[in-house]
Amino acid sequence: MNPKGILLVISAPSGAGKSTLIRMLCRDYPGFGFSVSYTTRKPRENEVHGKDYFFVQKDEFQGLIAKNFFAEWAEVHGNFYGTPARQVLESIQEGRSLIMDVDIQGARQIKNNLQQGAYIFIFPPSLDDLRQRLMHRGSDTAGAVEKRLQNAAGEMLKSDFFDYWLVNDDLDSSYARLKAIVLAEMQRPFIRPDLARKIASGVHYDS
Ligand SMILES: Nc1ncnc2c1ncn2[C@@H]1O[C@H](COP(=O)(O)OP(=O)(O)OP(=O)(O)O)[C@@H](O)[C@H]1O
Ligand SMILES: Nc1nc2c(ncn2[C@@H]2O[C@H](COP(=O)(O)O)[C@@H](O)[C@H]2O)c(=O)[nH]1
Repeated sequence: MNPKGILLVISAPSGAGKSTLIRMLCRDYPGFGFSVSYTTRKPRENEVHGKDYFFVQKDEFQGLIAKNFFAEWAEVHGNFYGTPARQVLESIQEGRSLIMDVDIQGARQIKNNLQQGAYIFIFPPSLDDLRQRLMHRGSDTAGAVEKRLQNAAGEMLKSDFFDYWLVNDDLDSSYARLKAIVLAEMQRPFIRPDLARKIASGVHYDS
């Protein structure tokens, strides 16, 4: 087992910049896996099925819930999102690093179930910046942007269980701070083989 495998669970209000920062990490750490979620949201332009998400219909998603396919799942901004359990389990068992991009409900479920990992919450510098970023990105309808902004304050107020808070103001400086967190986490022999063995032998994941 590679003791340097780390599990990074990253959450943020929509538009705060987590996908941007995760893309930068994946570029600099090609050995890190990215947990590709399932969602019932419609694909955005440039999103690739199987790379950004697995895009599925609601009935398929519900069937997967019934089969205990997900390590966690949640309804976020009116759509369903879920993390397939298999990649998380395999990464832990094999000591490989994995990045998860989940909302705060998902982060809480993963933390409760796995009791390991580094939980990072990314803040925008302000709600005005968040609005501008979402509008400038241009990937969501005005209604969807409003819904995401309305949810942002509540998400930020529930972020106290995260290990790290990162304000994504200047991108380069934020990325340097994120990398410092990653480097620190890599010094921790945090993968717990006993837990991996328990999960591998059939301990149930509650979603
Ligand atoms: N530090 C920054 N300064 C200015 N703009 C930024 C910064 N970080 C990201 N952005 C821009 O903000 C927009 C939203 O970023 P991104 O898509 O990474 O957010 P997100 O948190 O992943 O959102 P979602 O949860 O909706 O996927 C993008 O257009 C991105 O280029
Ligand atoms: N609980 C989960 N949340 C997830 C998962 N994958 C993504 N997300 C979160 O959903 C929102 C919206 O994402 P978007 O791509 O539609 O902008 C964002 O907070 C993501 O972190 C998941 O598997 N589980």
